[in-house]
Amino acid sequence: MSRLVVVSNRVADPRKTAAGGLAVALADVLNSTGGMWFGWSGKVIEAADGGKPGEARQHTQQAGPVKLVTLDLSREDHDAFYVGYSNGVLWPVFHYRLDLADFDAGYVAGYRRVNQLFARKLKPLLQPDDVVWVHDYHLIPLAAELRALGCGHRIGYFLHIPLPPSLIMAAIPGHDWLIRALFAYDLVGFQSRGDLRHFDRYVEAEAGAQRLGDDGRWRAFNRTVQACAFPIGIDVEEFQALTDAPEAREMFERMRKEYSRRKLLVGVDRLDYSKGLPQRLKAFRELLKSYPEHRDSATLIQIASPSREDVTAYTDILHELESLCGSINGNFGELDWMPVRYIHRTVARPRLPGLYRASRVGVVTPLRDGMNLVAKEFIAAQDPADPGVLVLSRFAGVAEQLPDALLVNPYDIEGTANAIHLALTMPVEERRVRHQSQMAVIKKYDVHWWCQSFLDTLAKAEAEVTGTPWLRL
Ligand SMILES: O=P(O)(O)OC[C@H]1O[C@H](O[C@H]2O[C@H](CO)[C@@H](O)[C@H](O)[C@H]2O)[C@H](O)[C@@H](O)[C@@H]1O
Ligand SMILES: O=c1ccn([C@@H]2O[C@H](COP(=O)(O)OP(=O)(O)O)[C@@H](O)[C@H]2O)c(=O)[nH]1
Repeated sequence: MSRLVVVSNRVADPRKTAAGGLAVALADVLNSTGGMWFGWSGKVIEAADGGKPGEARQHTQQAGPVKLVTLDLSREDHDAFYVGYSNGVLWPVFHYRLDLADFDAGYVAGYRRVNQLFARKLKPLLQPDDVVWVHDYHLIPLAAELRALGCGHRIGYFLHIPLPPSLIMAAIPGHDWLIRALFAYDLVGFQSRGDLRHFDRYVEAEAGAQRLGDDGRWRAFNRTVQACAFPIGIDVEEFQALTDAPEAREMFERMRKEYSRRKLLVGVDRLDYSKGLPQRLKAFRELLKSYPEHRDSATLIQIASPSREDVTAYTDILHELESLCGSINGNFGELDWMPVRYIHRTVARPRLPGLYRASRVGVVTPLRDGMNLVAKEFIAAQDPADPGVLVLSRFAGVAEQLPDALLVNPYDIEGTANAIHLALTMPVEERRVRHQSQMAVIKKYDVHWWCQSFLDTLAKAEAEVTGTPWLRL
């Protein structure tokens, strides 16, 4: 059997828990298959300590069945590649936020440089029949760089974030090279059918690609690539076991006791402008205004785990949130009731199931999201006899799979408040029916299905002998 080599910017020890959907999902996959996980160590070397652009310190360690190989990046590379191009250009544009993009010309050079560095460091570690699976927006050109070094392996790519329509993509200076780079892969996977449609339209209209049959294959730039949707899932069994574990049970009991007179709403997100947190708080404020019966009762626990604090847009949103929470508590709070409990820390994953289960409503209302695993975890943690209700943004990838959630437009503050009211007052019979159908979907399309279906499709994809000049971007 071929060895699986996973490449992603963020690498986590699969024996430990991590915040962020990608790290959680890949740790689950690699723990069961074994193999190698290659990426950034999370460490930055300052110039004064010898950090030089295009160079890296490499570390190798064995973590159970998984070999972890990580690189420390120089400050200059980190700032241009991670902060600059990945999170200052690709993240906002791919989440439809052109207003937040910073198209500094220096960033793209750093992005290319780090992708070349990854390719140079990875190539000598590859065995002939390895299957390489590259993840996410940080590493779009990695296959092209590997091919340029003569790498003929099967290489697949999965984009964890949304792919926007062509006209939004077109705002990125030189956007066409990004899509051309995707043609160096044998298989490209997206989270949703909507993202796949955007890819299809882009390659047809902007790259003159030719569709080959109805299995997602496209021909352009002298290469064939197959593009399909593979919605990522969670490990439902593992999550349910976490829900039954003492830590989650203890959390559940504590929350139930503490909030016995009240109804809990829960939100769990990285503190990211794509997650729609200010809009969510405004919807909660609107709920308290329009439906006074929920005053002194409904309590929103919002966990906002710190993320990308070196990007300005993330510090701006932090201040906005703090001020909204303060004003809601100031205006509506009572001596014995605070409407919002805002926690700006990462909560260890084993503690989340108990919190989800004690909550009557899960509020997952991103303005855009590739998938959103929290929505699936919330469903998996519920008691089927007395389940909570999911209020879900129609703009999260997961909405395609969960039409029985209460779907909302997060920009519509009143509409979202009405949906939360509906969730808080929904009779148990209806809650059970909705929960049952959502549970069936997340069980069927779990993380094992995601991994297996991607890797099976990759194994069958047409792999071409490469190394030709088109690979030079
Ligand atoms: O690594 P960070 O910069 O700290 O950010 C954390 C991760 O966020 C993003 O997650 C995405 O992947 C999830 C799993 O597929 C998906 O459910 C979610 O909708 C996406 O936002 C990002 O794509 C990862 O690269 C980051 O590691
Ligand atoms: O304080 C936190 C916040 C989030 N998470 C986990 O991080 C993941 C977030 O994934 P999601 O797909 O919802 O969004 P992302 O952060 O990847 O954009 C989920 O597994 C959460 O349980 C966590 O363990 N602790």
